[in-house]
Amino acid sequence: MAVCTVYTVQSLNSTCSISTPNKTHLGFQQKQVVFYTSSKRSSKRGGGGITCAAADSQTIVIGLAADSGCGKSTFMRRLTSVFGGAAEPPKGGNPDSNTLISDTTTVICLDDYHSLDRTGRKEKGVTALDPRANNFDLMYEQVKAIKDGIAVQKPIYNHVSGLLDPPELIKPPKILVIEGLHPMYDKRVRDLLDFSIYLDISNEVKFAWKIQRDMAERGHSLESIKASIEARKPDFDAYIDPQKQYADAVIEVLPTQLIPDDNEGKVLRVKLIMKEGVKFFNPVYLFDEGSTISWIPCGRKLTCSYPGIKFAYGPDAYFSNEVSVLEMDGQFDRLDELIYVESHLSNISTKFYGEVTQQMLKHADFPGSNNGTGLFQTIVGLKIRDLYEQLTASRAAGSLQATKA
Ligand SMILES: Nc1ncnc2c1ncn2[C@@H]1O[C@H](COP(=O)(O)OP(=O)(O)OP(=O)(O)O)[C@@H](O)[C@H]1O
Ligand SMILES: O=C(CO)[C@H](O)[C@H](O)COP(=O)(O)O
Repeated sequence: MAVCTVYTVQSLNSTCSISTPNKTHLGFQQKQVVFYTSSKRSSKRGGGGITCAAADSQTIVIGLAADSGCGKSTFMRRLTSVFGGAAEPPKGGNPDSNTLISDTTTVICLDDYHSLDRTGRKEKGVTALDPRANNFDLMYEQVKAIKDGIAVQKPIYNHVSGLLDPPELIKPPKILVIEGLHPMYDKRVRDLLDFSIYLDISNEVKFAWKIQRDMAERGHSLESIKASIEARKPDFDAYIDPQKQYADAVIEVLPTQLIPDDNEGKVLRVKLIMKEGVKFFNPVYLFDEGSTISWIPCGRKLTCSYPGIKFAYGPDAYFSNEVSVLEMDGQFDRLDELIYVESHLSNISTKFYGEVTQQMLKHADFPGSNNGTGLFQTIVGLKIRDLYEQLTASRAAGSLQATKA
């Protein structure tokens, strides 16, 4: 016979969950809960319980999608720096953990949801990009739980051994960033995202970066790098690349158009594609919102050596979405002069004049600091801070209203 247990949740406007040995993480938002069990044992005595998190302290979830070696870690370092404080792996945990925790943010790597380890993938003949090598049910359940204020035991994929290690505890942070190959692949996970970013690195540039890192830092041969890129391409095209249609912001990195037939890949043309109509996200603009602008800032106020710098801005369409696109081709000679460019950009969500330039100077040694990749990653970091502040303010206002009612 079913036993009915009634729990009264103390605080209004809380997001709560019941956990039992058999079923976990049932999110609900109400004052009183009727909980049915199939035996006389109540959920509390069975090792479960109720957990509640105040609605105005709910975790905000950001998704960052990109292929491996496309600058996700660099972007994350810029983002956590905007919030202040350094991001570190969980203290006293697995030294091969992929997680980075700072005061405000926790970054989890979605590689941790690989369901097949390196040997398993080899035996089945699938790549890590293939959805069959990943556990989207668990990814959804755990991201939802964290968003609802509930800590989870997240698995760890060990990139050193290629094995799945024992799980680590992830407590709900203010901002959870899920970065990796598939943050927007599964609709259930996608719907949990408060903001999403896709790093779209063209094949030519991806190849140049992979060579730079994997040859110089990891001792791979040119042939093996080429072979790995080729082997991943069909699955990249099928499962990773299509996610960009869902992103609120896309940073697209292309070879320069300033040097005819350039094949060195050192000078880059970078586009920041920003979706219109996203709540709490106002796209950045150059000079005049909604106009089409082309701007060469080189001259008296900005030092430019060959091939110079060119900016462009204007409205466009991207996968049938209305977007604004800001583009920078070329690279800066002197980072301190970036203030001149910054002063012509609007809606950059800075807290003081020159904050973009200050952030760029602070991390001048990060890859991409002299071009549009670093500039746009920094701006997106500031936009995420702004979105976080607006979202939390609106939730707090909502809670206050509900308490008064
Ligand atoms: N903006 C950039 N400009 C030039 N090179 C870059 C840039 N971003 C990244 N790279 C190059 O790509 C390499 C990989 O960058 P990063 O580690 O940030 O990528 P990732 O997506 O986190 O990689 P993985 O998923 O494989 O860990 C860097 O070592 C660097 O060589
Ligand atoms: O695409 C990747 C994302 O980082 C990796 O290749 C994938 O996670 C498998 O890792 P490894 O090559 O270490 O077994």
